[in-house]
Amino acid sequence: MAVLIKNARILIRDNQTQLVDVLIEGGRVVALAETLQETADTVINADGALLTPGLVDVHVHFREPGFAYKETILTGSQAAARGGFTTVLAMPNLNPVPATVEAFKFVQAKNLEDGQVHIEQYGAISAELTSVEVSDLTALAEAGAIAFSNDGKGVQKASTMLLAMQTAAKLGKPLVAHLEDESLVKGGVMNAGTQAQKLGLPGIEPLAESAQLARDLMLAYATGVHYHVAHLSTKESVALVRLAKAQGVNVTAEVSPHHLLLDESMITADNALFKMNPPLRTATDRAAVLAGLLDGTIDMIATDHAPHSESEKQGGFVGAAFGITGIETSFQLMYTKFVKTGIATLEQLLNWMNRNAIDSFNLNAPSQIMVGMIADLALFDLEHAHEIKADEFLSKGKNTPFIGSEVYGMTKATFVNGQLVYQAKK
Ligand SMILES: NC(=O)N[C@@H](CC(=O)O)C(=O)O
Ligand SMILES: [Zn+2]
Ligand SMILES: [Zn+2]
Repeated sequence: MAVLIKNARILIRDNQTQLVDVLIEGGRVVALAETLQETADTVINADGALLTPGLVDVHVHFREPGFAYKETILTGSQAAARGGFTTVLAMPNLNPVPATVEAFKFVQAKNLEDGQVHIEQYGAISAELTSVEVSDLTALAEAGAIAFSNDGKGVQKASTMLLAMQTAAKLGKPLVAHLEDESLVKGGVMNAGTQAQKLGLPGIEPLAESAQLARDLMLAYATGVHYHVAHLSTKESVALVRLAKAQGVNVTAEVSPHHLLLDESMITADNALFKMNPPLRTATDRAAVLAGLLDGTIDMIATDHAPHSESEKQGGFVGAAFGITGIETSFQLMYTKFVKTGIATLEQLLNWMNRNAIDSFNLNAPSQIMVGMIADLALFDLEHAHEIKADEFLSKGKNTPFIGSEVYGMTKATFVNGQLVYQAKK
């Protein structure tokens, strides 16, 4: 089964691209030239669309086992393919939590069976995500855990975090932190700021994130672990990571598209589509996370794709679940808002959505279009505008405030190991 992609644009550097034909066979790119005359079973005319190595997302929630009504591994990975992603790292806030080898192997097998893209699984730092006793991280690593996290919950006790870091450091695996000091959250539902006051809603102090981050950076420094900050959202957190990097702490960080594009001033009504954890912060925080991304303090963009059912997003900020979806809109929003506007180059965007994640997490995924690469590829139409609509999502979750936004960069096709896993309807 050979596939020939004609007239694709590949990135040379910055925003410079080159038109090529690409031949895929046996799961790899086997030829690449200005024009290829080979015959193939399938020929796809890219019409000048951008061909990139498949995107990588180190932070998704696919909800199985335990919450299949929100998303399944099948629907989540179909959504990933529609977003142009070919490798994702799935979080462990599942039921049962993959804190034991048995629970881990169960979800790992299902990822492999149902996944339309490569799914790497996080092992849980502690049982039930809330307990203080650290899981057998060595056994989880042997079973194939890509890294460890308790995402969904912050690790409350320093001694738990320290032991987890010491073990993860020995294993050479990243430790990924959802930062939330519960003693400072106190039932908040949105950022503690002017908008929460106006709407009469309980606020979440930025300190709930940054105070725990400061603690963790000291522990990371002491242990030498690769420590990765999930969904970084405040200006203080950016400053702390910048300082820690300068001091030689082995720290990386991700930011979500929504913390780059939205802030609390845009929450003008009690609409739970804007409810997520961490909450949307102020315009100053938003500027700081963008500056941090541009200067390399923040390494990558991760969606924190968090699907919920329609009824779970009812009841306004107080009643609704935390979290929004993102895997089908991330590249499109980032391309439209940052590359098309000249704030960043295409090369930077691909570093943030592919290369830096691969390098940081030591993933076996391609970051350059070349002969011999594993054919994990995405094809993006940068020419035509598109309005994001709820009914086009392959994810079960329709919970995103970006519905109605106009974007460029819709995915035309996605390949995993040379297999077509997504193709846009004409
Ligand atoms: N981000 C969220 O608001 N929700 C996530 C959990 C998490 O990422 O902390 C979820 O699992 O729904
Ligand atoms: Zn989280
Ligand atoms: Zn998450």
